[in-house]
Amino acid sequence: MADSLTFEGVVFRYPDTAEPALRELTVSIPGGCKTAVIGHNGSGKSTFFLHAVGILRPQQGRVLQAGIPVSYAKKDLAALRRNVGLVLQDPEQQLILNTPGEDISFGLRGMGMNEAAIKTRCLEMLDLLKLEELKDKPIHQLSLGQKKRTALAGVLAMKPELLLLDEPTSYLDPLSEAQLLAGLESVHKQGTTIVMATHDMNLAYSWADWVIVLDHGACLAAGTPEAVFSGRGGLRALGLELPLIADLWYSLPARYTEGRSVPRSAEAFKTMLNQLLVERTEIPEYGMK
Ligand SMILES: Nc1ncnc2c1ncn2[C@@H]1O[C@H](COP(=O)(O)OP(=O)(O)OP(=O)(O)O)[C@@H](O)[C@H]1O
Repeated sequence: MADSLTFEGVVFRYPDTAEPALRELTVSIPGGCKTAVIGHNGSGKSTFFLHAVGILRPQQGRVLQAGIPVSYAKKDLAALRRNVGLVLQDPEQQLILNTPGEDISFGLRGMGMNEAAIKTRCLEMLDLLKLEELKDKPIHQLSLGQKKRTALAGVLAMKPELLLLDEPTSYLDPLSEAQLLAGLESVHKQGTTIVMATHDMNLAYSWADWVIVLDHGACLAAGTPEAVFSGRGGLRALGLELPLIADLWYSLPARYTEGRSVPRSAEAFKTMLNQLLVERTEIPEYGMK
């Protein structure tokens, strides 16, 4: 599938800073994929997202959305932001109205949608992100996970082709994270390209089809999770941990793992381990559950 977003040699330096936040960043987001953007604090993930929605503009280089260079004219930017939705790390910065129902409807009203269509779309989003019962609850009374899902619902309501999420699971407990990921899975199945910046290497490894590693505003590596996480030393040198499953896999003697693909989930890891033990010990089944 064609690239959904392309950065060509983008340079950006914030005012009064010595170092550029993006240094000739060249990178592509494959259309239809789930891409994880990883990198240490300050590596440029948020700055990358702010360029993708035209809030920041390259000082050198260019950004293309679906193969077309971004135009910074006001009406073109409005169209870009309908196609590319950004969910900020802190939902407090994104939620402006009093309740989830009002907040989700707000953007749609701005698009000029009629009230009946707004109601239908709003109900669809509340259902998708399991927010129906919270529709009329004051936002300040919601938990962080509920606020994050509300902010996501508000962006998804615009039906963007490309969805950018800045650390959507940070500070969420496992249940809230699972609810958010389930919502994202439905959206991805409907054809939305999703990009997630995350510090959670286990999530990046199990969730993404494509991984981009940023370091000091440049792209250090891009590829499948198996390829990106196969180099143990390289990521550690950047201060990034290997995902637990990959770490365990690579800690097995090479004679056991060679010729096999690295498992991506705990289930796949257990299945592989069982196969290995059956082959190596000739016992019928190790019985790992
Ligand atoms: N508003 C700003 N003014 C000046 N410098 C900034 C501003 N925002 C970010 N920076 C700098 O730009 C660089 C990239 O920051 P950015 O927020 O894009 O990184 P990040 O990878 O998203 O970090 P984190 O993982 O901590 O969220 C950092 O050196 C940061 O200090």
